[in-house]
Amino acid sequence: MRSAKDFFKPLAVGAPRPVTEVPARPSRVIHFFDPSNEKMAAKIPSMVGTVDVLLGNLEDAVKADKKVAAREGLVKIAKATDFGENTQLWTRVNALDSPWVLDDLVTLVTEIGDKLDVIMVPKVEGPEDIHYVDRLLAQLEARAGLQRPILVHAILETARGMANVEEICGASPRMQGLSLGPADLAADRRMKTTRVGGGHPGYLVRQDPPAGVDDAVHADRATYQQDLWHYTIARMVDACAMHGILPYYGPFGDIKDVVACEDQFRNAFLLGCVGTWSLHPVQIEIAKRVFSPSAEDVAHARRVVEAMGDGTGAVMLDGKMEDDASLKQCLVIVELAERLSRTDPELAQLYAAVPDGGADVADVAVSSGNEGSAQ
Ligand SMILES: CC(C)(COP(=O)(O)OP(=O)(O)OC[C@H]1O[C@@H](n2cnc3c(N)ncnc32)[C@H](O)[C@@H]1OP(=O)(O)O)[C@@H](O)C(=O)NCCC(=O)NCCSC(=O)C[C@](C)(O)C(=O)O
Ligand SMILES: [Mg+2]
Repeated sequence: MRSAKDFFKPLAVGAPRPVTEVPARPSRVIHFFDPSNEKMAAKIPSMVGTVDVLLGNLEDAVKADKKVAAREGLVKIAKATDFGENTQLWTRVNALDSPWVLDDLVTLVTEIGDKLDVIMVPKVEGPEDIHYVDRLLAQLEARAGLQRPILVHAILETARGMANVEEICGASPRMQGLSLGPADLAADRRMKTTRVGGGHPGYLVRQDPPAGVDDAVHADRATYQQDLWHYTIARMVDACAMHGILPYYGPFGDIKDVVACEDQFRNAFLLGCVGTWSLHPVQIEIAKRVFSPSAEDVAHARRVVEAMGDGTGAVMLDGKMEDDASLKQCLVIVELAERLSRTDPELAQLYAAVPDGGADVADVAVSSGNEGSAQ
């Protein structure tokens, strides 16, 4: 067991000190590209500034005979590209049991470690996988003379990884976040789906037959498709919140179904995720829209903050009770809007245009206790 005092010491002589907080940079959209695909790679420099994260993918979706080309392609792109202040560079390396991952890590940290913000590790099964990567990265960072640590993001793609999710999140100060890997996870769990994320028409609940109807089989009864990923995402969100790291949805493979993609992203956003992946350019705007709070929600949250004054007690606003806890939810929205405004001028303009929350005195009534809190 590591002592708490040791947790923030570098794991190799000369490696940079671990971070104590995940840097607060927007990561609503993590855009995947295959660096071995020349057409795709050529587009990457012009995408800087249009997405929060550009991720050079080396793992699944890159053909086995293109693994080296993808690694070298990513090095070339990273060296030639200025990613600016607002776009991070991440990579997804090959799985820890694959023949490629050691060279992925050694090459990338040595060659472009100063440009890489986060390394995504697929198929993480437990804290031991993170410990392995943690020490190796420290050695490579020391050798490369890096001044800041590269962070680690784990993908949950196995039942064992899910069962160990809290330990994975707390395994290292390098942990930046978690994403859902719905395709591998479904296979590992023996779920009977064949898709990459999203729902399934067979996973549903059916309305009861109307009262007094004897023939339930032929009665007209509505069905409602359910979210296959609710439990998994909710567990991920709690594990991340507990350890101060960030949860993300993951891939939505039905590129043409932009409506269902938006729904799946929004479910994840509402449950607490901070971002998602885009696999195709068409998903970028969807992700940015969904993971930025709406102008209406920001306006409402500001009104509640204003109405709650010192933040204690309870008030009535538009017929609804607001108190310390609803204020905290509103502060999540307001703080997110403020953070996004600092790097996204369009959002800054949008949020500046909405009312600043001046709660109408007629709308606000002190319903209990602290009179000062309503003013
Ligand atoms: C789906 C594919 C094959 C359709 O690619 P396409 O070329 O057939 O599509 P298109 O509609 O014809 O493309 C239009 C244009 O956009 C370009 N384009 C297309 N995609 C991109 C992109 N990402 N970035 C930049 N440019 C892109 C493409 O090159 C083309 O350019 P053009 O107009 O000049 O001809 C392609 O989009 C693609 O390969 N996307 C990335 C797939 C990927 O990374 N998959 C792995 C992540 S999901 C996963 O691993 C699961 C997980 C977590 O492990 C688990 O659940 O277990
Ligand atoms: Mg996978």
